[in-house]
Amino acid sequence: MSKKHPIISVTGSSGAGTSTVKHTFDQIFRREGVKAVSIEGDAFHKFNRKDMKAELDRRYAEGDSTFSHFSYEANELKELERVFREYGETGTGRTRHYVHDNDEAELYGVPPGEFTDWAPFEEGSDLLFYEGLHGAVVNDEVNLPQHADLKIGVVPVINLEWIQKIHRDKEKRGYTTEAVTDVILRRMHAYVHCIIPQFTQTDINFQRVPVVDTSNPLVARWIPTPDESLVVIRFKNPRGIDFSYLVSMIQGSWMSRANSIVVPGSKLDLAMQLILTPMIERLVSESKRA
Ligand SMILES: Nc1ncnc2c1ncn2[C@@H]1O[C@H](COP(=O)(O)OP(=O)(O)OP(=O)(O)O)[C@@H](O)[C@H]1O
Ligand SMILES: O=C(CO)[C@H](O)[C@H](O)COP(=O)(O)O
Repeated sequence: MSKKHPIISVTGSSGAGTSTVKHTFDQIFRREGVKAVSIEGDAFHKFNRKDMKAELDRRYAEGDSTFSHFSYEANELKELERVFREYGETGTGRTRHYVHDNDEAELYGVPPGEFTDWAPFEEGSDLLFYEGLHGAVVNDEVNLPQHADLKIGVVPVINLEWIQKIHRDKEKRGYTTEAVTDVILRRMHAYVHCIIPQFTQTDINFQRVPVVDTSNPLVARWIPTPDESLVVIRFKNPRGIDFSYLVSMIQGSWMSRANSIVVPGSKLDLAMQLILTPMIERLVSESKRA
């Protein structure tokens, strides 16, 4: 935690919607005049696509079928922690990009499956924003949540998460349903051991729940729309959260537990703005006074 140089960490599995949630944060930053520098979690993969395939094949030949991009060892989590620490202490740091597809290749000038070079953050930022797979990992080697001042989990129920991943990977990254299904299966061990424990570390979880039948996510023809879903928003520490204000402002919302509110899927953006804007304002104003 750093009063002077705050860090916001948004964590979710692949396809959960963390990049989508980043747009809402970007809107809040723009409206509130907050200068944020951003990190994508995939920038901290250990291997480029070719070397990852070789590592997977090597481990598979040795009988290890649990290794995947979700595994701690497939990522530079110590380097990520070093960047979090450095930013918290000095407001400086560095990142790079993992290029997934042709659009990103054009943007960054590096072929798909490769990394760009490391580059320093722009100077004079108000906060650091992380979005990726491992923003709240606690294991024998790292403790990432201790550095972050606001930790958000983006966690659709699993069938919906798979539908979102399959559709995104097919449309944007050129994979087949079968290839994505294989990846989901290969990642299941690390999903349980490395991804989901993080959602007990996060301050607020946003869980999208479809209200249409998703019982066979592998054949879903489209992603359930906002109107076909609800979002459960759970606060780790509900003290200080003005639930009656939220329920009165967000039409169709209700409290399902003492620390949880349910909102219509179409109100997710509004709910995030109402909940997160004052939190971000507080982080930035306290950092200016520190
Ligand atoms: N609230 C939402 N309503 C409808 N569709 C959504 C929502 N959130 C995400 N999606 C869709 O789900 C897919 C995956 O979302 P996104 O790219 O944000 O995931 P991600 O968590 O960033 O994945 P990765 O970490 O693998 O890049 C996208 O097609 C996106 O449009
Ligand atoms: O989005 C992801 C993880 O968050 C990707 O699955 C990961 O970055 C690897 O990408 P690819 O298999 O396309 O090389």
